[in-house]
Amino acid sequence: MSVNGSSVKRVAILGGNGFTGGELYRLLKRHPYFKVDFVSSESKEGLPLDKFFVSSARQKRADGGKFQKLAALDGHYDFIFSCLPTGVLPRHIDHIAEHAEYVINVSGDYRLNDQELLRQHYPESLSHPAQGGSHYFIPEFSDINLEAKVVNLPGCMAVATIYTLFPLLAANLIEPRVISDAKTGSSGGGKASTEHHAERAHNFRPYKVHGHRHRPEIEFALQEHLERSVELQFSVHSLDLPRGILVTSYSLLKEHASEIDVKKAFYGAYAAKPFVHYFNSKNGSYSYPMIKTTAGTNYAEVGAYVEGRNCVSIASIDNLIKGAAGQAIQAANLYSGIAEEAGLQFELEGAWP
Ligand SMILES: NC(=O)C1=CN([C@@H]2O[C@H](COP(=O)(O)OP(=O)(O)OC[C@H]3O[C@@H](n4cnc5c(N)ncnc54)[C@H](OP(=O)(O)O)[C@@H]3O)[C@@H](O)[C@H]2O)C=CC1
Ligand SMILES: CC(=O)N[C@@H](CCC(=O)OP(=O)(O)O)C(=O)O
Repeated sequence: MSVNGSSVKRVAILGGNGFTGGELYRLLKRHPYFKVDFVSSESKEGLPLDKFFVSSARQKRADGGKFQKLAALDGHYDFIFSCLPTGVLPRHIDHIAEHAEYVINVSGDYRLNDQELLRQHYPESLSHPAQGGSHYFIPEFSDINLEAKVVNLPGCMAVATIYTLFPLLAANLIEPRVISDAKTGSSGGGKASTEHHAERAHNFRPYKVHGHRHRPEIEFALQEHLERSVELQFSVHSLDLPRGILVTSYSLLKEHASEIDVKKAFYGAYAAKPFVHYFNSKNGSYSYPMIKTTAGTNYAEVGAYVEGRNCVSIASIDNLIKGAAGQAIQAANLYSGIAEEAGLQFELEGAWP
């Protein structure tokens, strides 16, 4: 089957009833070259997809299929997007991998390769290794590895933090000791989150001051891509809003580094990246990344601000789109050899306020 000379790819979504799976379905419905032929849910089996999802419930004709159980996965798919809870994909990896050209995974399973860290954070990845191999893939910075069956996207707070630090480390502008703090909306915890509205509403609180599994992931990603070791201190906080992540990173410039060097590093890193917007002037109506202008889009906003040797770099993203479903589609686009932006530019960009 082909559209405009490009072959349409068959895709599946596992965990479609969840926040990231539902967002992926919403975005893939509009994708010109990907056709969703299977969506799994263990609790919604048999329900019509287009009546279940808010994003398609208003359309007059339900043209999607029905939820099926994961066990019903059969046939061959160019991409199987896994939006299963952490620890579930590994338990089914052999069954899933035999039906996929590539598994595009948004959970943390298989992201790390350090045995001790896997034991601590992702034990199921240890007990059920991905036979066809796995590859950590940041759409803006990683090379494609066609040999690895499982393509792992970064965690949502991890990728936002990486956007704040990658240019500085690539240009060797900062000392290795860095402090990053992440603020995230409630949808980051998934539909299964047990947090009560009364606990979260009108509140802003730390929820992991130390020990978040994204810290070793960020250090690993920067080491693997840049061969730069970072001593990262990482704390995360909960915001009273449903979508959005804002990460603020604090670093110390090396003696030789200047504000111009920082601006050049960020401009150079992101000028050709369609979904990372770098604020390099104060001409706009606002000069700092913020959640309101990225929530609902696949854009990351990034900024870097220098005072003396102190560098503050900031990134904001929508955790469900650029932090999960959107970056997963970017990866599939790149693996398909089609435009990275395919299916990801939304008609209502830039709504304000
Ligand atoms: N939320 C976010 O912002 C981000 C989340 N992630 C990661 O992506 C993954 C999914 O997150 P999210 O969508 O928020 O999670 P949700 O809890 O919202 O969704 C998980 C989905 O998996 C299904 N599921 C649950 N248990 C099983 C099981 N044992 N077997 C098969 N299916 C199961 C659930 O529905 P049903 O029971 O009907 O099958 C649900 O559809 C997680 O690993 C998360 O850490 C990554 C980036 C961002
Ligand atoms: C608010 C909230 O709970 N966020 C999740 C991060 C979501 C995510 O990115 O998890 P993965 O690492 O599995 O991809 C957390 O802090 O664990």
